[in-house]
Amino acid sequence: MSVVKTLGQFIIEKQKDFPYAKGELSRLLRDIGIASKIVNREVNKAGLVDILGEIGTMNTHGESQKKLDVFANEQFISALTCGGECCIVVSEENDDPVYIESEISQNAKYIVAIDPLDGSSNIDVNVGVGTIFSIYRRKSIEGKATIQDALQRGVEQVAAGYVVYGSSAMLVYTTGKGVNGFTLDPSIGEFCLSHPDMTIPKDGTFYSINEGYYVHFPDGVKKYIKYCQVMDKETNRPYSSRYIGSMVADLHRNIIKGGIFIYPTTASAPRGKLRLVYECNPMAFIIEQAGGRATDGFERILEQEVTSLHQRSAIFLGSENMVLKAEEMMRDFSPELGKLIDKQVEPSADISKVGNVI
Ligand SMILES: O=P(O)(O)OC[C@H]1O[C@](O)(COP(=O)(O)O)[C@@H](O)[C@@H]1O
Ligand SMILES: [Mg+2]
Ligand SMILES: [Mg+2]
Repeated sequence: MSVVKTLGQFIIEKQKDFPYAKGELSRLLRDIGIASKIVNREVNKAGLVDILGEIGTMNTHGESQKKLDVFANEQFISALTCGGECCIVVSEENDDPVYIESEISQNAKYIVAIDPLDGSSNIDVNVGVGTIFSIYRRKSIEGKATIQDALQRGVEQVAAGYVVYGSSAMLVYTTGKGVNGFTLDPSIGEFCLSHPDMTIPKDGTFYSINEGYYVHFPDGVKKYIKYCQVMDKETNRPYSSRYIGSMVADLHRNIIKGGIFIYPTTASAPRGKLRLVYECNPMAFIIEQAGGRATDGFERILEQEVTSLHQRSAIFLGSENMVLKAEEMMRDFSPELGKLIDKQVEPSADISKVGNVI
């Protein structure tokens, strides 16, 4: 008889890794698991119910919001509100932090940063999308949580994960002690441990980048792409190009098979496109925990200073040796960008904003 271990059972079992744990983080992870099952259900029947298409509003980045973006955002915020373990939600879909001030969350000490639906442009064409989440502990438990609690460097994360809504739904997470993956068994409605101790191969054969923007890429990235395409038996080149356009799905493949994902600075996105707090940091934490590497082409993603909730970063992450090679090209052919990144100070967060209170 095969033994099934559910996400809930696994989380409780792992609580013993943290001797002073009181179960709050476990409950928070459970809440995220519940919301993702609801989102998965809606993604699965998206074509049947009126949930495809755009809603007619823009998010904080000027991107038009899809109905499923908004639905997923509401589900996660509502699950985190009902669970009582989260005091602030930072979401791609909300300009300001969402403060949760319900009765049961009075002593909540966790901040959740979330990209409720990643790969939005793929929703209407039935291609894999995902959710990315990142969890921080409040800096101080005195008084109310503030925006400063949400502006922590990636190295401060206590947990991070993603859910990929693909041919099956999978939830992958880390609490800093390795990476584990769970596949949703629809017959029992539970995420079950299917990928214990996930590790990313040191070398891979996939490179994932939107090559359509080639002319806008820095020279270091152009050189690396050419390197990927050259024939070399020893390194298994040429590599295969795979780009879905959903970071979650692209990275999930690369973790399992080995590969590199790059979203560099471009002429139209001079600071990169992806958001540091709820896209780059959680993915960097997971990749590092799986034995890979994550940088902005020069420096570690997890050590970047966070000065605003929606700041962007260039990102190079995946199999260690592939990322090292790409960094070498950046140093050799785009050294000016390394210096530029050092000086890239985002406008500091406006701490006078109160955000939305729930
Ligand atoms: O179309 P582009 O510029 O290649 O961008 C694709 C990237 O943008 C994203 O869709 C951004 O995420 P959202 O859909 O959450 O805004 C990533 O998932 C993906 O890797
Ligand atoms: Mg995203
Ligand atoms: Mg999104």
